Amino acid sequence: MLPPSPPPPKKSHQNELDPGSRGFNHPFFQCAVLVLPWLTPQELATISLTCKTLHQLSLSITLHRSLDASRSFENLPIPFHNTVDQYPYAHFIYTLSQISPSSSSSFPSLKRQSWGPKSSQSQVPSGLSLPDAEMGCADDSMTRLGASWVGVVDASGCECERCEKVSEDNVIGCPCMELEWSEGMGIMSECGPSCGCGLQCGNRLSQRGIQVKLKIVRDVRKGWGLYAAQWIQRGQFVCEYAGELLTTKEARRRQQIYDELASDSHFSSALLVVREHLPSGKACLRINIDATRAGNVARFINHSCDGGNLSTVLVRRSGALLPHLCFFASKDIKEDKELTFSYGEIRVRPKGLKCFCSSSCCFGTLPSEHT
Ligand SMILES: C[S@@+](CC[C@H](N)C(=O)[O-])C[C@H]1O[C@@H](n2cnc3c(N)ncnc32)[C@H](O)[C@@H]1O
Repeated sequence: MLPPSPPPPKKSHQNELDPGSRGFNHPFFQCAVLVLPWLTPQELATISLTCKTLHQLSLSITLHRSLDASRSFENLPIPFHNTVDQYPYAHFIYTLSQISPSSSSSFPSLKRQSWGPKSSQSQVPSGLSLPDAEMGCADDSMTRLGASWVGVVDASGCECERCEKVSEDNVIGCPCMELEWSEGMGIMSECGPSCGCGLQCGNRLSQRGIQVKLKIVRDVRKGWGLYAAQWIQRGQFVCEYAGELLTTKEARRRQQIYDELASDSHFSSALLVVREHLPSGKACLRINIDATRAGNVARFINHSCDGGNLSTVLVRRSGALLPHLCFFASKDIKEDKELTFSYGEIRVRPKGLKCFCSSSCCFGTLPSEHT
């Protein structure tokens, strides 16, 4: 987890780099302004001990980071609020959408991303190539996700040429637009790369980024959590679950590491496994999204045993091979309410992590399964 914000430098560490002796315009500090936003919190804390100016620069970066988890990638800033301990923000690579396995292993920005006042906004690719998907899973390992499905607010059809066509049953409308739900999860179709319409098309609800005000609040027992910073209407799109798309082999390998780390520290992982049963009923599409290292604000959504207030929906985009996992409000949500969903119902580890969802039907432990 994160170290606290950098402590003030000790007097004995003040040296010729202090502004008093050389001035803030010294080329060293001009370089520092460019380099510091790339540092991890630990590195920033170490650097800030060296002199007063670097300490001040580090403080300004810490403040900047705590004001917007999305590094200005989203339409609205998503600030961190912490009144329970010393962590001003959580450090991770921000991505707006899924990152395919090929780009996650080769793209250097998955190791570092500039985040601070001088942050450049072009570091993370989203979904550059097709991710691996595995077929086939046992019925008893089915992951149920989300609360009961509700109709989507704001979906207004599509204006692209293809979508003006009259369909087989004589209905004029967008052939891409479809909505159903099964096994506790919504399945929705949107316009996509193969449609002639642009991003403003009414049938691309989940592709225009986060449109509601959110904040990330620290809880003494659950760690960070995602909260509504405004009233959110039932059915409104909240956010996608963005992260690295993994092969099942890699997901299993990482899950083992995460389980070990969680057992003896306050480490939080954000590896989500979604299974969509195909119409045949015999096979299912398994999607592993890991937002632990790289993700978006959805990585802060905590579990609630009562299903919470978010529905999970697999959104298929016309012409795109893999679906995107998105969250929609399953009920009206008041400002300052925590956003939660159910991580599932299977608990293979009775002595797993304690659940603090405080719902009346709380099971006492967080859901877990063999991935
Ligand atoms: C996807 S992360 C959610 C964000 C996380 N709280 C953090 O600080 O980064 C999942 C982790 O959050 C914690 N968590 C989520 N829901 C919880 C709950 N109801 N009770 C206790 N811990 C919870 C667990 O540590 C879990 O492994």
